[in-house]
Amino acid sequence: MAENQKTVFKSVQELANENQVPEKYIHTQGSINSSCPMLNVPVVDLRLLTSTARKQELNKLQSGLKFCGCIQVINHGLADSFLDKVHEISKQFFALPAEEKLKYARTVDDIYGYGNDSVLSDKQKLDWTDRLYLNVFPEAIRNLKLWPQKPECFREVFEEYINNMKLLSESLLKAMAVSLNLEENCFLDQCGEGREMIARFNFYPPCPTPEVVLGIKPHADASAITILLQDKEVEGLQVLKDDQWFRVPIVPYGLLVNVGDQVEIMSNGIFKSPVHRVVTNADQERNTLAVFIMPDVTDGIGPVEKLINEEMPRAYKDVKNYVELFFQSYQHGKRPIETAMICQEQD
Ligand SMILES: O=C(O)CCC(=O)C(=O)O
Ligand SMILES: [Fe+2]
Repeated sequence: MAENQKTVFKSVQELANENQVPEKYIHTQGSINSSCPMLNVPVVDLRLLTSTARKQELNKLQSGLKFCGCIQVINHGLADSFLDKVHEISKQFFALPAEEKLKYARTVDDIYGYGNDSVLSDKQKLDWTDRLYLNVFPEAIRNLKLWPQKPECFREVFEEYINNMKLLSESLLKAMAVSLNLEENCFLDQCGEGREMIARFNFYPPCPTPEVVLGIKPHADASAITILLQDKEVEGLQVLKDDQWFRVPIVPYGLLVNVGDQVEIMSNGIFKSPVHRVVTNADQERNTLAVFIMPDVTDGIGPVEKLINEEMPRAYKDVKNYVELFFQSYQHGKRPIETAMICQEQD
């Protein structure tokens, strides 16, 4: 039974090969603009955080996260040649025969494993993407049955990558707190010892009708923060700012860091969790790898006391299991963070 449940889906890759775009992938409200203006995403040099230019770099980080909810980081400690290997294992995995990939297929009612967009609501349009979604930290929650054994170096390269992401996410959460003159551990402590890290390999095949199909529909991440390794050559990510879509530039070997809803809440709204989407294109595939840092659900999170004052009253409630809230609001077509906003509730 479990085996049957695993093999029923049709991958986007198969649809692309057959030149088919089923109706549930088609957005009917207007054409999707893939040539909107470029967003000026600040580039933060992490090496400078340990130099005399620290203050200036922290200011850049802070203003970027206020201005557009994301920054690009460079000199993050991962060698270019290593990031090339990460891109390679992703490309090689999705290029395997379907039969091999299906060994790691998600079940119909689960998000983890290899598969297509999960259906959470009847009205939902589907994303033009195949994914490999893996639980990575704490180690105890890993389901190694879903970790590919092909290409052969997959696990070794991936493990090195996520170990680096763990360290990087800690330094980033600290730098974010310090940039707001807070004690450096205050975001990290709220995320808790049991915080989780989830990785998602996104594979976007070329799409025959990119003007009406999205790689990922508009959303904000439910994480504390997300670290994204973008495709080196193919653009696709867009961020909504002041009700307008902007393209996110590619910074070769840089990593894009974006605020998730839970850091928006912890920072009492100073840092904004950006709504973003992915557009498709007709001739090139695109590969990205997102790593989500998810706070421990047992303690819950809320705005840091030091950021609540007369000028900036508490804007969000404390929340416990934000991810559950996330899925509930999705069903109702609302932005999940609205459920945590205090002013919204009193309207
Ligand atoms: O692939 C991208 O550029 C963005 C992916 C994303 O937004 C996500 O995985 O949540
Ligand atoms: Fe996202």
